[in-house]
Amino acid sequence: MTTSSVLITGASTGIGAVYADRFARRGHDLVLVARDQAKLEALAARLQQNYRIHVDVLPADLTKAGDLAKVEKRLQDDPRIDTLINNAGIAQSGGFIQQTSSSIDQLIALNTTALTRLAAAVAPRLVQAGKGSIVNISSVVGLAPEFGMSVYGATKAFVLFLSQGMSMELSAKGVYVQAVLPAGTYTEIWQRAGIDISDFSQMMHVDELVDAALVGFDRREGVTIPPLHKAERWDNLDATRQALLSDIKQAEAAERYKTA
Ligand SMILES: NC(=O)C1=CN([C@@H]2O[C@H](COP(=O)(O)OP(=O)(O)OC[C@H]3O[C@@H](n4cnc5c(N)ncnc54)[C@H](OP(=O)(O)O)[C@@H]3O)[C@@H](O)[C@H]2O)C=CC1
Ligand SMILES: N[C@@H](C=O)C(=O)O
Repeated sequence: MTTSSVLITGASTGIGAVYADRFARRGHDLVLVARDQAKLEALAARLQQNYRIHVDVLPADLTKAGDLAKVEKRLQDDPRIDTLINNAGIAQSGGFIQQTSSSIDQLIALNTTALTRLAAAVAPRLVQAGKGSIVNISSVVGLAPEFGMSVYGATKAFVLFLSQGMSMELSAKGVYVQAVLPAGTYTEIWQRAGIDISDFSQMMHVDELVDAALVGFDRREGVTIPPLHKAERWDNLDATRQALLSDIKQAEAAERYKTA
């Protein structure tokens, strides 16, 4: 019987590296994807030593077409991969008018295009098998234009919407889709984005974040928000969203928009 394998993007550090440890601890073989091959190799060596699993390192810059295609092909062709952790991502520094063509391209290429392409690469094979899991890492920022990270937050809102849509389309076919929405978590993302967190309020430690996200994963929760302490807030928001849809009467403009 082949050991099930988990492909994790952004596995060289932060949230992805903790996911790698946790799935290794659960006995899964791993395919680790990121740009930093040395870090991936070191993590692979540690995990193989500590746990009786096999780890493949697949170096890739997911903003580059050839590398993205390489990872897509692995997801399409490797029957052992039954879980995709779509984690790789970057944050933004500065406001909307400080963004450049390059920063916008990088944010969208990694946080939305690559994530979507990889999900689309693996989903048909998982549907064929009637089982499998796709975890997309969104963010609370995707719910919060107030945070002033409009492009980054938009990429994370995209991930949430995509995950909900994928779940509606795929769950009946045996494929579990989870959106995970962390809030501020201690990783390198902040320093990489040039964001000074020295006056930020306390954030979550990365192990706690991933362990909480895995509780949601094990419960097959569709949207997992580890820092949200009142779960009913999300339930109410989603119910209100659905109620809004039921009030859409597309054939006629609402009274408030009618000219005299
Ligand atoms: N930390 C936080 O506060 C929060 C994080 N998130 C999300 O969690 C996810 C993980 O972020 P986090 O662990 O915090 O960040 P880190 O910066 O610690 O890790 C990001 C990972 O993504 C990889 N990565 C970056 N650019 C590329 C690229 N072009 N191609 C392939 N891999 C790349 C990095 O590896 P390498 O450099 O080796 O390529 C690294 O492994 C992201 O999607 C982020 O948006 C969501 C909410 C809060
Ligand atoms: N990555 C963080 C912001 O930069 C977040 O999503 O909270």
